[in-house]
Amino acid sequence: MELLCNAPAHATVPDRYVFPPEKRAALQLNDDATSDVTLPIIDLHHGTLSDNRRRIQVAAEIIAAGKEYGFFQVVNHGVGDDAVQAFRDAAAGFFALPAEEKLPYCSYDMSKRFRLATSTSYDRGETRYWRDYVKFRCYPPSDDNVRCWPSRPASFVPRLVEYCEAVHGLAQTLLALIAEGLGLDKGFFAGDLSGGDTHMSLNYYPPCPDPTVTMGLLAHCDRHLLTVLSQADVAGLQARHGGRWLLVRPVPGAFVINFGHQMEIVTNGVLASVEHRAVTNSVAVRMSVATHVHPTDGCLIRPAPELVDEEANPAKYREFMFSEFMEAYDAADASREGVLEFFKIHHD
Ligand SMILES: O=C(O)CCC(=O)C(=O)O
Ligand SMILES: [Fe+2]
Repeated sequence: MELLCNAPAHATVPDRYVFPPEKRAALQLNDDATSDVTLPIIDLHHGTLSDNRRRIQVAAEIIAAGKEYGFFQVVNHGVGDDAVQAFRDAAAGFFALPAEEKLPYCSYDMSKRFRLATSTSYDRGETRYWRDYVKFRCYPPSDDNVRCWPSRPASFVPRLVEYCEAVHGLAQTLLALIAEGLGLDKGFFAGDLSGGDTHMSLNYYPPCPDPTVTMGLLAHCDRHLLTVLSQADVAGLQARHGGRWLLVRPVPGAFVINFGHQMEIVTNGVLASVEHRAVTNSVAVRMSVATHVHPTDGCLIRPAPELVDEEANPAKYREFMFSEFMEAYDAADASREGVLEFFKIHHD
């Protein structure tokens, strides 16, 4: 497998990474076209959310940001900068291992529990994305999950366990706030809806000699419930907003939060799953750490009855099992409308 992280610095962009002009990102990193819109940055006031007024205020901010953008950043979230940096260093150390040490993990077989690959999930001989990635189950640290994790670098597993424990706590805090903000029971998301194994994507984008002709990651919506993403200080993530692409500007110490399809369906469309993508840059390695909170495979997904009104606001989606959604997502090639179509109820 031809991994970008194994190659010496690239002087030119090989043809197989060059997108036709209509598929390139019109909005590049340095464009200032979006400076009038900045995604909300929400202070989670870590440790003081037992104060009722404050908690209700934060929950309202999250719902407002979620409805308007489907993307926001959180600061003062309780996950220590040290834990984030230590895991990011360990993950960077994995990509930096000699090629032969990484070889056993290279695979496009999606049933593999820890796999390293390049471009997208499928290698169909199409134009390649300027990205290597690792995908695996990162939480809980069950025997089945731990046995698939790499032993090198030696810091990888201990730092991963610390990071995921902390991020799991943050995700549950966010889900309780979202539930409260929507007028649902605080524990609404706590059971099967967020109880599947948490998945992680480590996305590695090396500097690219010509960012105008390449793409880092294709436009997509996340398929699960909630994503907690660390992009550190290198920009590249863009979110769709009202027909435009917004750059998600790096904020020191912040996590970027967005909703997956399951959140959109369970909230009957109130909190939408928004398309996003990544562009490349010519200067710095960019690594994003995406933690994806999943329902259990057997979880029954349906719009929350509290958010449905037969007359005024009928259910937009039918009931289904989460595993059914995972299959449909692959079949629809990650296209937002394509996959939702399988589950929509048409009222006319
Ligand atoms: O690299 C990024 O910032 C985006 C990653 C992403 O969207 C994903 O892993 O689902
Ligand atoms: Fe994503």
